[in-house]
Amino acid sequence: MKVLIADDDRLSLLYLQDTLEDWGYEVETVADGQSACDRLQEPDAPMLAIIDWMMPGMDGIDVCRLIRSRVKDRYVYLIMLTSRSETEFVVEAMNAGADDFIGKPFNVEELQVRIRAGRRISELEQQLRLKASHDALTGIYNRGAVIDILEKELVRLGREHQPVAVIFGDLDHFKRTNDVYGHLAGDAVLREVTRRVGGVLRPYDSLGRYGGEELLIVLPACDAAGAMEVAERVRSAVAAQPVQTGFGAIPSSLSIGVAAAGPGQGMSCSGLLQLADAALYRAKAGGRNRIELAGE
Ligand SMILES: Nc1nc2c(ncn2[C@@H]2O[C@H](COP(=O)(O)OP(=O)(O)OP(=O)(O)O)[C@@H](O)[C@H]2O)c(=O)[nH]1
Repeated sequence: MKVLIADDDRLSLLYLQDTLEDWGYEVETVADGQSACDRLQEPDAPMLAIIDWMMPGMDGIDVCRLIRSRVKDRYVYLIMLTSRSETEFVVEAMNAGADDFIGKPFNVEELQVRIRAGRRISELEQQLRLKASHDALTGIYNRGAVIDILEKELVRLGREHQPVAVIFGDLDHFKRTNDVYGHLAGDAVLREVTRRVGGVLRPYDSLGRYGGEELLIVLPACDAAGAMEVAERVRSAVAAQPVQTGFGAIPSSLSIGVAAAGPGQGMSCSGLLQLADAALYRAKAGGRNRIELAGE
């Protein structure tokens, strides 16, 4: 696990670093509050940080406040390090957003158990966030999470003038799959189909389970023509071969609706989804295992 230490006292910082590395932590160090804030806001930042209270410029209290107000997509466990150990200071640090408090000079055993507690809470927090945003059967985003991503991309579209496209995919005759092969076989098909779809997307595309057998893909910086190409890759990856399950080889296909929003259109999330849904309806009506583009 990665831990960030922010301390302007070089000796104290090196001692802490050595101690934590001996315990197996991957340690990053910074010497001031501003650098701690910058690092903790990066997506791959450590989930646990030990912050010295007294630092030049931005102090530990300011770091805690800023991290709590800016970092919303994950939880950073913050331990305040200070020689001020009276109750009023503990209260001030915790009110600013610190999770725990270690007096300076620290007792090594106390430091070890406090970091262990922080690590446990951090890991639980990560597991909870994963469960809240991912579908248990397929492991892809759940409906709420993929819609959140689309909403953020539409906001970005307004700011950066890049198009956004969505692909709605719906498994064909899936009720029949369940009826003929059983519900467990249906589950296996869903898992394999999402695996195949995920395998043909770009790393920055997002795949979510919108409903039972409905998938939603969000394609940032992608116009209608680009989205149609991705949709064809998705369609053929699913239809190319039957899904091998413990209940037999099950032919599967997706009907797909595609819609894109361009800069200046002021397209809402529900508006874009309605367009893609209407296109999907046409793909079903047109014979299934096919793609339709909204507005055509
Ligand atoms: N095995 C399994 N089946 C599911 C799951 N979620 C939804 N379904 C099934 O998906 C089926 C969807 O059926 P319909 O909406 O009638 O659609 P369809 O049979 O795919 O027909 P078309 O969409 O018109 O091609 C239903 O039988 C649901 O029970 C799931 O998690 N696992």
